[in-house]
Parts: sequence; structure tokens; C-alpha cells
Amino acid sequence: MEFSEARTLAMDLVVPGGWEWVSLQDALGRILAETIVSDRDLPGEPRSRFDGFAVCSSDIVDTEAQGPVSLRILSGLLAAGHSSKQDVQPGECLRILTGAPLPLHADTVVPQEEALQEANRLILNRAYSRGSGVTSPGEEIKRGESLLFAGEILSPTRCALVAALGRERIKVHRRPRVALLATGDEVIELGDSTQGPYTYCNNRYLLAWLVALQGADPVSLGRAKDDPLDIVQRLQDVKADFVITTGGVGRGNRDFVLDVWRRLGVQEHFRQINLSPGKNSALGSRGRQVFWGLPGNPWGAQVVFQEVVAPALRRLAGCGNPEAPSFQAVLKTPLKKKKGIVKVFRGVLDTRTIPPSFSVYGGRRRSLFADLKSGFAYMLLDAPVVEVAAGEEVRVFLHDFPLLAHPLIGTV
Ligand SMILES: Nc1nc2c(c(=O)[nH]1)N[C@H]1C(S)=C(S)[C@@H](COP(=O)(O)OP(=O)(O)OC[C@H]3O[C@@H](n4cnc5c(N)ncnc54)[C@H](O)[C@@H]3O)O[C@H]1N2
Ligand code: MOO
Repeated sequence: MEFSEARTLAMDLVVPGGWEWVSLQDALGRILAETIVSDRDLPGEPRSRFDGFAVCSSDIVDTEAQGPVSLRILSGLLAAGHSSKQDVQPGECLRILTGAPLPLHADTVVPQEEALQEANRLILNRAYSRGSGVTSPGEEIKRGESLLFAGEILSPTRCALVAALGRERIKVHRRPRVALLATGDEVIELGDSTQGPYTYCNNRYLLAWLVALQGADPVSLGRAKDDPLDIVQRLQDVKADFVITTGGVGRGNRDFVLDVWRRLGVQEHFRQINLSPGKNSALGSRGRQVFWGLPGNPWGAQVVFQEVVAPALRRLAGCGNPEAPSFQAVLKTPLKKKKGIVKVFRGVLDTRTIPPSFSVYGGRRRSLFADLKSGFAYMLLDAPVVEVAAGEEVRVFLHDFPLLAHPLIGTV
């Protein structure tokens, strides 16, 4: 199946899940499931922006024309969190601190460093417009204003905005649950010291970390031998939104994942895509449960996760814009590939230059990690393209990009 078709199919298959109430303190990284509308004006009353003096504007608007103005300093001090019982009349002023509500009749605040004090008199040499030094009611946030919308990711700044309204609980989308099973006779667990030809399982761990970075809950189903019964047993009663297996989706005679799906009543939607790496990938569903067969090759598994699984996972999680953020860059390395396949190139995105540049790794190493020590970027070349010259503009994606960072680059 065409890569783009596979992506659309996967997106269409998932239905955003339910929601729950959480304490705002635990809402970081969650996806909002309500519109946050302000139930109040902020501030609720006129407040001072400075440590200074609350004055009546009628005394000071013409100060420059009339020469210096002298006001009587009333005794007392108005601090934030205290209501004023005092009344300031023309010809008078009262000491006030930042954030304190203005006293009756005063409508302007003069910062203390701009005012000259002589005994109990305040001398002002310049004019102040009415309301200067004051935050008026509703100036920060108006009652009835819609501040955040369902589908937005709750970053620290957004949470702080909700905290300013005094909300303790917030409605968020339920976190999806993603079950992960590695398959393969050669695959052994970390710490295992079995003799013989083996491969330490790294792709199930990699996928668990990637799932967690997308704000979902990974659940490990361990590792199954290349044995249909073992795989069936580990998959049959799994309670998860997505069930991901790695390995065993090729055409070899020990690739059993798709047979197992059939036994479990999972409907197969595709079993191969024109993506490299990641060709040997399958998608299935049973009711609302989505099954993914990812390649055993860890880099292939990572690419398919990021390009196909993660957008669907973000949609399931209620994310308003499930697409991954991308960066525009100038290609440093000329690229060639075969027609008909979407090819992924890994490299380094250098954001120190303007515009940023992208250099593709050379060499033939297919391992996930050896080439990723200094760069976490990749780009895709579409199926019809056969070459791209150096100097052309390309779109680059980042591996390991956390959900919480999406709002920072403005795509969500
Ligand atoms: N005749 C063909 N052979 C292969 C093709 C092909 O088109 N024609 N495609 C190759 C590609 S690409 C891949 S990917 C694999 C797909 O096969 P599977 O998905 O069944 O994957 P496996 O064979 O089980 O494993 C592939 C590779 O990855 C290693 N692996 C598996 N699981 C893990 C794990 N949990 N952690 C680390 N590494 C893992 C495994 O040892 C293999 O080396 O087929 C190719 N062959
Ligand atoms: O399916 Mo393989 O993943 O092309 O790497």
C-alpha cells in the first residue's frame, strides 16, 4: 500500500477516546477536553502596577503647563491583598504597593522613583495620563473570554493560565494505553546472558519510550518466541487501545504475526507499505482496538512508529493537530533513490545557520543507534522523486520529539 494511503487509513481508524477530570497539578502534558472560558475579569478591580503613590488624575493631567504639583501624602500604605478603606481626594495621595487595589477616587499611580517627597508632601514635575500605572478590571482576561480549546496540549504556560482562574480540576482526554510485544527466537531480554546467536531487545524499549513521549501509557507484553501459540497467548486478552508487535511480519516461513491476527479475529488493513525502512509493516483492527505489526529492524520500527503510528496515537489521545512539527532546512547533501518508494534519510539538522541546514549521513549502516549519536533528524523523499540537488529546501522531522514540545513550534 502507498505510504500516504496507509497513513490516512490509520488516522481514519482511530476514534478519540474518553475523558477524565484531573487536578490541574497533574495536568502537565495532558490534552484538554474542554474549552476554558474565564468566569471572571482579571484583575477583578483596578490594581497598581508600581510601588508608588495613588493620585487623582484631575490633579496631574496639566502638571507640565501649570508647573510642579504638590500633593499631601495621607498616612497609611496600601498593600496587595488588602482592600482600601481610605478615600483619596483631589490634592491628596496615598502610598501604594504593586498589585494593591486602588483606593476610592484615585485612578492613577505615580512610581515612587519619579516622585520627590518633602516631609508629608509629594512634588510631581510632569503630567501623567489618567489611568497610567493602573491595570484596569478585565485588562488581563475578560469574563466570558475563551482562553484554551479542546485538543490543545497542556504546557506549563497554558496550565498557569488556568491556575490564574483558580481552577483546581480540569477535563482532559484519557491517556491511551499501548501494549508492546517483541517477537523473535533471537531476541533476548536485557541482562540475559544466554549463549548463542542472540539480539538484545531494544525496539520494544525504544517504542515504550516513544509512546511515553507522546503522552500515552506503554505496557510491556514481554517477548514471544517465533511460535504462533506463544504470540496468541500474549495477545489474546490484552486490554489496550493499540497492540503493537515487532518482528514476524515479513514473508519468511517463521513470520507468524499475521496468522495470529487471523486466529484472533483481527481484520488486516495492510501488510506492507512503500516506505524504506519500514516496508514490512501491518495494520489491523478488532472493534476499536488497533493492531500494529512493526518491523523487527529497530530503525524501521522507529520510522513507522513516528510516521504512521504516532499521528494516529495523537489523534486517539484527542490532539487537535496530530501532525508532527517539521522544520524547513537547506539540503547539504545531494540525494538519489529509486522511484516508487518513499525513502527516509537520517542526518543532522543544524539550526545554528540561517536558514537551518540538513546533512544526510553517508555509509550503509542500518543500525538505529550507531548513526544517531550526533543527530536526531530525518527527511522523507516521496515515491515519484528520484533525486534532489544540494541547496534545495526540504522538510525535516526530529526523532524523539516529545508531545509537550509541539506547541513550542506553533503547529498545534
Ligand atoms: N527476502 C526478503 N527478506 C527480507 C525483506 C524482504 O523484503 N525480502 N525485508 C527485510 C526487512 S526490511 C525487514 S524489516 C525484515 C522484516 O521482517 P520482520 O518484520 O519479520 O522482522 P524480523 O525478521 O523478525 O527482524 C528483522 C531484524 O530485526 C531484528 N530484531 C527483531 N526484533 C528485535 C528486537 N526486539 N530488538 C532488536 N532487534 C530486533 C532481527 O534480529 C532481525 O535482524 O525482513 C528483511 N528480510
Ligand atoms: O521493513 Mo524493513 O523495516 O524496511 O526495515
